[in-house]
Order: sequence, then structure tokens, then C-alpha cells
Amino acid sequence: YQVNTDDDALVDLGEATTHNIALAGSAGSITGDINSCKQRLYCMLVDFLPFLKHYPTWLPGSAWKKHIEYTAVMVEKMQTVPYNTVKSSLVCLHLALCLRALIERCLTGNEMTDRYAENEKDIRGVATSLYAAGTETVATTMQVFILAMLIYPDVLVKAQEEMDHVIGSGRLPELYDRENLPYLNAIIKETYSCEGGTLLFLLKCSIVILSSGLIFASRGMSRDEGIYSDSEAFLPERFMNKEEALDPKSFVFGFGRRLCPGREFADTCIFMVLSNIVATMDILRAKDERGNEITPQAIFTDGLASRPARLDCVLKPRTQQARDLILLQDTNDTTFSAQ
Ligand code: HEM
Repeated sequence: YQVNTDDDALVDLGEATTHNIALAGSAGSITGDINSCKQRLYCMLVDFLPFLKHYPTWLPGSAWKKHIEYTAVMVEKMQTVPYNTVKSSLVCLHLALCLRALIERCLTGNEMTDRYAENEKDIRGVATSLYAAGTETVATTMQVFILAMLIYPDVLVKAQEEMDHVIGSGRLPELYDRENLPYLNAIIKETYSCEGGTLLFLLKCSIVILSSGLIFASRGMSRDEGIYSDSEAFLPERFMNKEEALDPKSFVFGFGRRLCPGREFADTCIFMVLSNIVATMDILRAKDERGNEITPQAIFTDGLASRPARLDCVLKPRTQQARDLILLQDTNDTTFSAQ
């Protein structure tokens, strides 16, 4: 399945569903489909006080329950519509065989007929979880990077100098360049530590235990002055000295059995996107209608993945050569409109 437009129906469905899941999991004050902060708090509370799930929707104050029911319908849709779309368009025999092989790996003999549907459901669930868990988080990290570069343009200049020195201007960075780009790696670490991450409850403490659930607040850890001095500043330099700072990758991806299974994939994607932006783009502050530069502000939304509330910026190719390199990558016949 190829996404070719900005208003792809399946992407829109995924976005809307993850947005509603995030609303149901956020006790903060962002405005959304269920406007009251209190209602969203109830959405979260049901995880810790499961008997609340029996709260009748005809009683007053049940907006949270209706939201959860609505979100459940959307999740079901997100699990079935993309899966069925791909399945029904499996003109490619190879793909059809892969899907069948995946199911057969778990089953043999009669089980195959009996449990086919059950396993198909698992596959749909896994695909949906990967999408839901992987898109917002990665996108948020990239947005935090852009915001940081708007506020700290000298950091971007330094990263561009490093990039030019290491790979020159005749090609785009590749994964194998990573080890030779210590400053960019430090920026990525600082970006991880800067974002709100998958924080919950907006508490400044590290771990909160409620009932049988365990919630960690990665932002509380990354802002711990005991670990990071001058923790509110965006200071990649703190990671240049290896002995000094704890790598935020050791906590932003969670812990123990719930450790993010997509962490290496996410980290690689983030490196590839960020390195390509650094190599080819200037990140400039946008201007308002009067032509005045908009001062970027480090304000973050509440939510499951806390992201910059505003991002007024212009991404502009650094040079004609950079522009040509970007257009050369445009192999899928999609249009790139460079300024
Ligand atoms: C910067 C990017 C990412 C961050 C910060 C992040 C962070 C996290 C965290 C903290 C958890 C644990 C949540 C908990 O304790 O309940 C988690 C779980 C998970 N992540 Fe990520 N993640 C990222 C990217 C991704 C990507 C790209 C994928 C998939 C392609 C992914 C898939 C998952 C899945 C499936 C889980 C649930 C694991 C489970 O329930 O056992 N994540 N992630």
C-alpha cells in the first residue's frame, strides 16, 4: 500500500484514532473532543479502578465513557479497514504467501482452520499497535528537534559544520556515517531528553505507583538537576563527554517488560531524518503577517506524547546542490515543492 497524498484515508483514520486514544489517556488540559479535563481524568482512572467500566452511559458525567466507547469503535476500524484493504488488493502472490506463512508459523493441521481467524486478529492487533505506538512518538521527537533548532540556531550551525566536514556536500548522509557524527548524536540525545515523551500525569517525580499500574514520567527524569546540570537548557555538549551524562535512551523508551520494542527502529529513523535535515536544510523562524519574526516558545501540549504546541518555521534547502540532492531522492513521483 502506497501513501501518495496528504489526505490519505487510511492515514487519516490512523491519525484520528491515535488522537482519540491519546485524549483518553491524558489528564491534561489540551482542548479536544472531550473538552473537560475532568472527563479525561476519568478516562485514565478506569485503568486503575476497573469497576468504573460499568458506569452507565445514561448517567450524568458519562462523557468519558462515551469517548472510550467511541474510541473503541475507531480502534476496531483501524484494525480492520487497513488490513482488509491490503488483503483484498493482494494481487502480488508473494505478499499473499507471506501473510499466509506468517499465520501458518503459529499453527499446524486442524488448528489452522480453527484458529486462523484468531491469529488474523492478532496480526491486525500487532500492526495497529506498531502504527499507533510508532507514529506519534517519532513525529514528536522530530518536532522537538525542529523547535530546538529554532530556539538554538547556533546548535544547528555547529551540526551543519560537522556534517559538511564529515560527508561533504555531494551526497546525503547514510546510516554508516552515524559513528562519525558525535555532535549530531549528542543533539539526538538532548532531543530525547527534552521532549515530554510518553509521560503521564505531568508529575515531576520519577515513578508513580497507583494500584497495580506503574507509570513513569520521563520528563521528570530528564529534568532532574541531580542528573543533568542546567537541565532546562538545550545543551548537546553535555553528551560529548561520555562519562558525564546518562544517555536518555536508557529511560525514554520505558523499562522492563514494557520496554519499547520499536526503540532501535525509532532511533534509526530519527537519525536518518535528522541527519538529512541537517545536511540539506536551514531551519528558519517563520514571519507573521507584518513580516516580524515569530519568536519560538518551548510550550508543550499535554498528552500521551507531549509535543510542541506551536511550530512556526520555514525549512529551506541550504544550497542549490542540497535542493538537487533532495529532488534526486524523490523516486516515487511525488511532488516536492522546495522554496
Ligand atoms: C521516539 C520514539 C519512541 C518512544 C519515545 C517510545 C517510547 C515507548 C515507551 C516509553 C513505551 C512503554 C510504554 C509503557 O510502559 O507502557 C513504548 C512501548 C511501545 N512502543 Fe515505543 N516508543 C517510540 C517509538 C516506537 C516505534 C517506532 C514503534 C514501532 C514501530 C514502537 C512500538 C511500541 C510498542 C508496540 C509498545 C508497546 C510494548 C508493550 O506494550 O509491551 N515505539 N514505547
